[in-house]
Amino acid sequence: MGVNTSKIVYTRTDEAPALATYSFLPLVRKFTKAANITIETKDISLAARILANFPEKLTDKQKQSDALAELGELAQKPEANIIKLPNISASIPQLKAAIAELQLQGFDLPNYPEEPKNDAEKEIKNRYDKIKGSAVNPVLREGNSDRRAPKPVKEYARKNPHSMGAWSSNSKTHVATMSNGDFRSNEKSVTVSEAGDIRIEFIDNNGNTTILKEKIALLKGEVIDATIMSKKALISFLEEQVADAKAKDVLFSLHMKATMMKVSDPIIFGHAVEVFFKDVFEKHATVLEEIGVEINNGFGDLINKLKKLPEAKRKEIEADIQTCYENGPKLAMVNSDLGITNLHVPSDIIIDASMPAMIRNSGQMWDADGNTQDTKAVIPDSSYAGIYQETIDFCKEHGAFDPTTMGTVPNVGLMAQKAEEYGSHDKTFEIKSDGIVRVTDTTGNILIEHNVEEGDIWRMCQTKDAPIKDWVKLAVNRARATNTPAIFWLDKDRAHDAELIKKVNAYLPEHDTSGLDIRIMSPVEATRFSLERIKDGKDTISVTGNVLRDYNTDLFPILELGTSAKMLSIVPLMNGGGLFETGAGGSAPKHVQQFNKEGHLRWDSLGEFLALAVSLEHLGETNNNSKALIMAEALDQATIKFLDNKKSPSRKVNELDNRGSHFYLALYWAQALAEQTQDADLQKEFAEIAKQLADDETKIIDELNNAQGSPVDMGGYYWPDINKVLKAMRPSETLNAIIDA
Ligand SMILES: NC(=O)C1=CN([C@@H]2O[C@H](COP(=O)(O)OP(=O)(O)OC[C@H]3O[C@@H](n4cnc5c(N)ncnc54)[C@H](OP(=O)(O)O)[C@@H]3O)[C@@H](O)[C@H]2O)C=CC1
Ligand SMILES: O=C(O)CCC(=O)C(=O)O
Ligand SMILES: [Mg+2]
Repeated sequence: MGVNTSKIVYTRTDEAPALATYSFLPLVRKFTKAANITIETKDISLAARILANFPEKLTDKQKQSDALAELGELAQKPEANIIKLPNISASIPQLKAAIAELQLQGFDLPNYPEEPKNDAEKEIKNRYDKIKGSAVNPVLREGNSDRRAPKPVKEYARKNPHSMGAWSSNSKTHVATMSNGDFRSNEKSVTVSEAGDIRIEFIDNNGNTTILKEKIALLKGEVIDATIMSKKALISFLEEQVADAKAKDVLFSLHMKATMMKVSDPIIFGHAVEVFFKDVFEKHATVLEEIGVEINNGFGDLINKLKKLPEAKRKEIEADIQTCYENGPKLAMVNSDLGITNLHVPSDIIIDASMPAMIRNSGQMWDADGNTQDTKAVIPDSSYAGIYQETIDFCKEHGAFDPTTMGTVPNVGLMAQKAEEYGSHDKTFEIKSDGIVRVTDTTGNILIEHNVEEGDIWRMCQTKDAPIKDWVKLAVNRARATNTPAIFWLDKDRAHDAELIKKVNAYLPEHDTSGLDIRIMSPVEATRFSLERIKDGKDTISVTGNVLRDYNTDLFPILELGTSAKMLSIVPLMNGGGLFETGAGGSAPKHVQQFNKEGHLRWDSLGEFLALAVSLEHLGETNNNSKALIMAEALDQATIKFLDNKKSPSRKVNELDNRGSHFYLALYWAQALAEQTQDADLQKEFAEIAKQLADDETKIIDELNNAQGSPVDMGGYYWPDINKVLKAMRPSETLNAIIDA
């Protein structure tokens, strides 16, 4: 196809990856310019997205274009070549902090109206709610997901194993999940045979109908599913678990995805906070209501708002909180030094990262004194919780995994076109009173119906047929390319999965699967099967829906490689373009704290290196740009050398950090280009650069390391001062002179 553009779009995001970009991008530009490639940046940071959505009162200079919308359009075009770094999926506390920071910097933005009082405030809240949570990924991910540990990365991990906490068969750690009344138990699903519109309505017990959502357009063959989380069942489950954690003397911890599942999971989180601190909420209900405590934002919201109270009242409530702590089970901590509990902020415990971190750490989390303890991991909905219990059971039986010998579990994940839970945000409702929720078509046919009670969470998902077809194809391609068994993690006893199984069975025969081992297993069976193989050094592709894509691509990398930052993460866009994500993890807020405090950035940009190489390769192939292909190949060689020579950032101050690691990548990349013989121009240009970089290695590393050791002021967290950040991230004059020449 004649796509004639030589452009890569590189995203600017938040926190640690955004800092790293300021150091890395000048190098990338220097190199890619030699292959006639331009790098365009698009700012999709939380702050930029806020500014883009509230232009009214901003000066022309302050205004931001809607980069996310622009990228969303690009992602649907064949020429798309986008490198996407992780960004903040903001919880409400993060959103509010970002707004406050921007206001302080002189941007005239409205406050987030937690409880809108009129139409104008409702409109503001709606606009902010579109920015909150996982708002970027579903827009850009116009393709399914292919995440894996590339061979050199896996080899490196085998030779240089990360620490793994030992497991004891006596560990009391376990997962607690609901056996009834949850999303899994109540799920109903249908595949529609023709395109058409549907609507969602609520009928209360007096027969009054409210339309929850007027018009949802479905395509032929689309799978819909709807389900409820019963408030009553949830609360009694949580009460039992609090009591049981106390009885078993284990830490109580909750693991959710309140950022990605931004409507349903904060509500569940809120119930957990309220159950844990039940006595406080019952005794002080009126006061807490008056000071506007929003429990879905976590216990931290209550703590902050207590400051509004007169001292005597505040002290009384604080004493009652203390009593709750004393009478209840011990609560797992996110940061015991700062007294931040697992129930403080919903974005602090993101299940995909928090559960594997616990499993890697002997199944333990931290208590208030900073000691590690066995833990009850509460994961209310049982749809996917079983995979963690299975992994825990496996570790209890066999001990911790051994990174020097274990196999790998790559993932092929269904996510295109807002598949499954990704697309549920505008179809999730907290039910106001008892009644019935119905999904009907235009002729009034009832497709799905649930009896509901006040406070239940009703949620509907859509999964289009074309992405499912594409996902099956991707799975077969990966199985073929690597000659590895591929398991579809689908549960025949779950309504939605049963529909998908029919489609998988229908589409598999469209491919040549001869000689391949492709199976369908329930998530729990698939976990066991994959773990048995991984222990024996064997690889198994997990082919999963969207949520398990998220969970598995942190779980397995964290066990295998120590972090999901080292994953190759490709999204072959359905219209032919490429979206190349960097790693499979997040924006590592801890890393920014360390950088602010002591000028050391431990972010590992390996994911960026891997993404850039595949992006260049894609560009080379689609644009017939042979220089880009040479660049890609040389970059891969540089990455291997980078790993062999152990130039990844250290975690400790005054040792090589992110910036120094970029220097080494540039050196090895230039050397690889100087050594190749396919392109004389590139060889000549980069031989010179390689020589300069090598000659000045000691001086540059000294300049970079000397910049560490003292606090760094970036003039902002969400919207830092570019000049300050550039100064902090490019402290070597010698390196800058070579790169900027
Ligand atoms: N694709 C995306 O856009 C994603 C965005 N997010 C967002 O990121 C934020 C933080 O999420 P969280 O779940 O804490 O996940 P993170 O991946 O940011 O953090 C978990 C831990 O993983 C380690 N880690 C992650 N990336 C790197 C890296 N490149 N180099 C070295 N270590 C790394 C760090 O461990 P250690 O402290 O031991 O060094 C870090 O503290 C949230 O706002 C979340 O919504 C999350 C996932 C994906
Ligand atoms: O979109 C998000 O909020 C997080 C995504 C994520 O964790 C992932 O894709 O692995
Ligand atoms: Mg994830």
